[in-house]
Amino acid sequence: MAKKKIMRTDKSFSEVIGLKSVLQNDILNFIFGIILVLLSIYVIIAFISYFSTGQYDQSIILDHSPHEILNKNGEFKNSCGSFGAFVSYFFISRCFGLSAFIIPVFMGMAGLRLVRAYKINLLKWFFCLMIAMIWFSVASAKLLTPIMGSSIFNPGGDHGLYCSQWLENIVGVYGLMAILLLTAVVFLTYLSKETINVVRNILNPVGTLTGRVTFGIKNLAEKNDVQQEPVTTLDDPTVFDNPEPQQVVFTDTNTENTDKGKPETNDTTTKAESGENQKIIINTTGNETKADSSDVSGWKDLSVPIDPHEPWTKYRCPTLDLLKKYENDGKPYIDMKEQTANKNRIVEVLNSFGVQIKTIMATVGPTITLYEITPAEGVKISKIRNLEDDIALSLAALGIRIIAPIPGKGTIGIEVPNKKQNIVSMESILNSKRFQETAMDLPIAIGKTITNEIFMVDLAKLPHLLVAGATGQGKSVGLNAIITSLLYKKHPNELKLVLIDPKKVEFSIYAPIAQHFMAKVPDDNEEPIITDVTKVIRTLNSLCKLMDSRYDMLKLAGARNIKEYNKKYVNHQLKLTDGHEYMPYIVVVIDEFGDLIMTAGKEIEMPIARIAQLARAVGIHMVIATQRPTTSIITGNIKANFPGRMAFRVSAMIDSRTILDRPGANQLIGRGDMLFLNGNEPVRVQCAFVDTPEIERINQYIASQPGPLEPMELPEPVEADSASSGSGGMEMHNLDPLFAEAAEVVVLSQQGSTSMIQRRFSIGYNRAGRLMDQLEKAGIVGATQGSKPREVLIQDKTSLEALLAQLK
Ligand SMILES: Nc1ncnc2c1ncn2[C@@H]1O[C@H](COP(=O)(O)OP(=O)(O)OP(=O)(O)O)[C@@H](O)[C@H]1O
Repeated sequence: MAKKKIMRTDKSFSEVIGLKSVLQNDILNFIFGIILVLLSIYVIIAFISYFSTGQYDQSIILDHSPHEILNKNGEFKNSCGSFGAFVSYFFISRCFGLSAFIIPVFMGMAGLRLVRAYKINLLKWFFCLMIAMIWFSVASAKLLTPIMGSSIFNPGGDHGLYCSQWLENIVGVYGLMAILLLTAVVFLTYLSKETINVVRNILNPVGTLTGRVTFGIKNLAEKNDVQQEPVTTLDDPTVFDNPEPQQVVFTDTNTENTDKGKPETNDTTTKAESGENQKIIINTTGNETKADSSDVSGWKDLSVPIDPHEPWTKYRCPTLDLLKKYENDGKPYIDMKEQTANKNRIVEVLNSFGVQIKTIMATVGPTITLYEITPAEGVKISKIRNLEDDIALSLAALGIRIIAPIPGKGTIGIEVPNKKQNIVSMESILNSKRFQETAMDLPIAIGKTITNEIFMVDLAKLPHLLVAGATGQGKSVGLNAIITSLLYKKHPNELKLVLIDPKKVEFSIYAPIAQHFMAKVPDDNEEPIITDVTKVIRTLNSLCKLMDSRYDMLKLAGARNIKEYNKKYVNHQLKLTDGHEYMPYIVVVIDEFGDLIMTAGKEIEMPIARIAQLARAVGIHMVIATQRPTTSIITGNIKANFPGRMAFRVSAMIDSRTILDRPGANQLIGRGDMLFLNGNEPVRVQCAFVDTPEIERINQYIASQPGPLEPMELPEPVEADSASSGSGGMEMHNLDPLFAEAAEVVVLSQQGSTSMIQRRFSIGYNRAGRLMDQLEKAGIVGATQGSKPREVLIQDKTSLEALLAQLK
């Protein structure tokens, strides 16, 4: 109810009078916009024409009243006829003089805004241009009259003339000049704070000239006396194209003023141009002081979208030099002898089965070569498909896979492993245009296809991924590749990881980035990586709760998904007092969920399935891995909710069927060779290799960057038995210190709303939610009712005091 009330009182004046619905009509706006643009051009032409024709037309205008002025006999000389002559006469001569040109300019802008050709803040422009017009009118009446005295109109129009004379009579000519100067400075300062500097420099010209220092650019590639530091910035992808490190050293006087009060960013890719007014930007990556989260709260400029990276704008994504480069990286090694031998063998084997070939073409990938065969006329593909096993057997090589036919082509593919297998380095994948320029929300660069193309998918679209394969075939490396690609693209405010590792060894390497990139349930245990089964259950339940509360926030914001929600948030369309916060994507990675299902069964399976079913819209995505691809682990429920599948080598065809619903994974060669399925046909991909030292370096780099001081706190999960336990199960020492006060506020106001608690105590949404849960446990408020406030079960303060005493 409270939320509804807030929304109702929010109606703007234009909504109340119904103007908003008219303004929202796109077609009307478009037509009206075009009319305005044309009208503004017409008026400008009329104004210009007035300079030469005004003298003649003015005498006719003065002889007639406005309704008589119809240019029946072509008396008016203005290019825009009698109407143009009259409008020009009125606005230029009678009103604002030369500054009247601002009127059609504004009309044109309004028209372009309505047509939606430009995004213009019309109200702001209206006030600025109006002030400018009045000022220029007065100033030109005073300053230009001596020059344009002979003209038929005063350069400031009647308005300017009247105002300047009136002011001059009161304050004299110097007073008038002072007023004009003062208003100009105030107005320009309002438009740009740079004005202050300009005025300071004008007032102290000597200091300005002596204080200016030169700047220079130092190309570290030429002179290696400074440590090279290529920087991958979040929003400047050009670094990938030009990894040559450049340190730019800028120096100037105006160091103390940063742009619009925002913290200065370290951007080593900024180009140095002229020496005028360039700010100092020094790359101090790695040793910056940690900012304080309270920095954000002061920012109120609604015309500038909120920077989602605030307050950690100095955070830089890991650099490419942290990754290892390999010999022959990205260039497949082609052994012609091997290729010819393979070709001859294939032709021979196929001929022996009575299959004639028209052409054969080889595509050499990093670990596998694809032979694409066009059968001779009359050979049925089904015949080859039936011979699949025999052909594979005759070619007698591990990892042969026959694709008959290659989807979308009338050809047959035979995949044969190369003798020498190249490693696909993570560096070669991340240092690619595909990855660098991707617009994906959660890009995961997995590896290279057989045709040496970078294989990338958007986890946000998948939306969940199941990884399976026998032990030692590259699963853990695959999970690391997924996490690494996300870390190379995402800012800590945009992504949080929940790492679950029952094996206890795989993810411990990520502990250093807990503060920046992890989310955890509140508890005494500081360990950010979850290894214990009970904590896994708690975390998954907590994620379910977070999912529900995110849905509530989306509903309140009128957004359909996290992307829309965050867009609204950065554009100031959400009320912060309603508890809105920028929502990071949450990626849950579970290595070996088979162990978990075996120990906790449904308690694990149910929340996983629930999150998988519903969490896509609220930005929670799961990557779950198992080395036991059996139907008891990968249940129908799990399978149905994990459309993305990554299959590494398995030992039996049945396992391949469990993962991919078809054979294939049993024919892989291991060491990162995999089949990726998302839709119809699986794609064979060589997974990118990222080694432990590389991950350590990346994590150290991230840990040294400015960023959050704590892991993100997930909401306190609802325990299965909490509903029935009532207040009897409450432990007072575990309660939030604000519990008693919050209880009192809720009872006195008879409002069980989380956002009210949040506002009242100026606390975050998570803490307020936790308080509300404790109030529910204590029997003070009822259960959650979607986005409605909860029912308050205690009616007055006396009953509350009795209850609190009982709890103690
Ligand atoms: N993409 C890859 N490129 C090259 N070699 C790889 C790749 N992936 C894995 N390997 C090799 O295979 C070994 C085992 O890989 P990994 O540890 O990822 O297997 P796993 O399936 O996770 O095994 P387990 O289930 O026992 O943890 C690695 O140490 C590495 O030598």
